[in-house]
Amino acid sequence: MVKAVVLGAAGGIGQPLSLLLKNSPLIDELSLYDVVNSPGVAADLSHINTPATVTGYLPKDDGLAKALEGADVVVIPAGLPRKPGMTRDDLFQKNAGIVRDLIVGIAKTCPKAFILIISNPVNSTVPIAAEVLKAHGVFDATKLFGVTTLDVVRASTFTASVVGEKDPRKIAVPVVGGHSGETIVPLFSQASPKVEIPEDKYADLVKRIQFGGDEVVKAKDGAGSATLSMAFAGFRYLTIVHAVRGEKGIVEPTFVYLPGVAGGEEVQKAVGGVEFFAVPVELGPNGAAKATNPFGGVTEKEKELLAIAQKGLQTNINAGVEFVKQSGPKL
Ligand SMILES: NC(=O)C1=CN([C@@H]2O[C@H](COP(=O)(O)OP(=O)(O)OC[C@H]3O[C@@H](n4cnc5c(N)ncnc54)[C@H](O)[C@@H]3O)[C@@H](O)[C@H]2O)C=CC1
Ligand SMILES: O=C([O-])CC(=O)C(=O)O
Repeated sequence: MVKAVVLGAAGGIGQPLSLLLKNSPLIDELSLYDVVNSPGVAADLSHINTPATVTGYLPKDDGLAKALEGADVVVIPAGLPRKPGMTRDDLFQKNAGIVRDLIVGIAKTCPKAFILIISNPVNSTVPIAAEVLKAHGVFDATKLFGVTTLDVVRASTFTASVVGEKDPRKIAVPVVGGHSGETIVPLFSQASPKVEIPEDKYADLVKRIQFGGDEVVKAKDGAGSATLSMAFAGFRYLTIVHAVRGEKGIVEPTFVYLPGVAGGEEVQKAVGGVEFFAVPVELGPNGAAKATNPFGGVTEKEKELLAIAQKGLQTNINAGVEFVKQSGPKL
């Protein structure tokens, strides 16, 4: 039996992601929580004739604890999305507190669950989650993930269009670092199959992958950021459930706390000591089984991108850690 919980289930990402989960044979029980409309979304989805049961909860009557009771996997797309002109860091003020409070609920109710964080800024919300879990004495780095899969999905799509591959799914480009602007680093040198990016297209392609989110924010013109592609990517990352169910050989880039994952220390050394970093991670029934070191054959250009990413990431991580320190009794 696998119980999945979506926190922020009534939102732009939460609704289509919940739909995909309701349609998945991997999930037996689906629990939806939001500050608005989650019972409505649950009632709607419950009419779909797939086996997963669906229940919706609001904050009243201890709804968060009830939603989380017995959870195996908790995915969090709760919080504000960007509007044109905003950076992901501009969301920190609102989303840091939202993520902190939801993680407190997880720490108290289902501390052994896998936690997948989508809420931005991911570079800070994941360190916030780690600090809250540490404060409650239940932190397990092998079960906490920042979802960076949308960067991987975009890298595949945009690279395919540059190299003329009609089916983007055939191109896998590892994307490492963080999840905002220059902290996002595509490693074309490690692509599978091998790809040749023409010299005159390289810089634009990197930029498009790094700032793909802005493309959507601009096109939506005030109506939010990526939701459907994020729901697709979030569901893809929920292949973690395949690993939970015992399937072997699953490796996906994801943002993890390196010192707590096997192989992480070697990666940490390679990235200038930064503690949180997205690298391809081997997933197993207990979560992150091994962080792989993808830097063996990187090019000089990729080294430059990695150096820039490390700096930005460290600042974002520090902001998250500091926020929790200042939170005091709210924990
Ligand atoms: N990691 C990634 O690659 C991506 C992350 N995002 C981020 O995902 C987040 C959600 O985006 P959207 O779904 O478009 O926003 P949205 O505004 O459509 O939905 C957010 C939902 O969160 C709910 N919410 C707010 N406070 C809550 C709380 N305390 N507890 C539970 N639910 C709460 C809202 O009621 C709303 O239903 C944003 O922070 C956005 O920046 C978006 C795209 C990609
Ligand atoms: O751009 C945003 O704000 C949403 C996001 O993280 C993405 O689309 O990658």
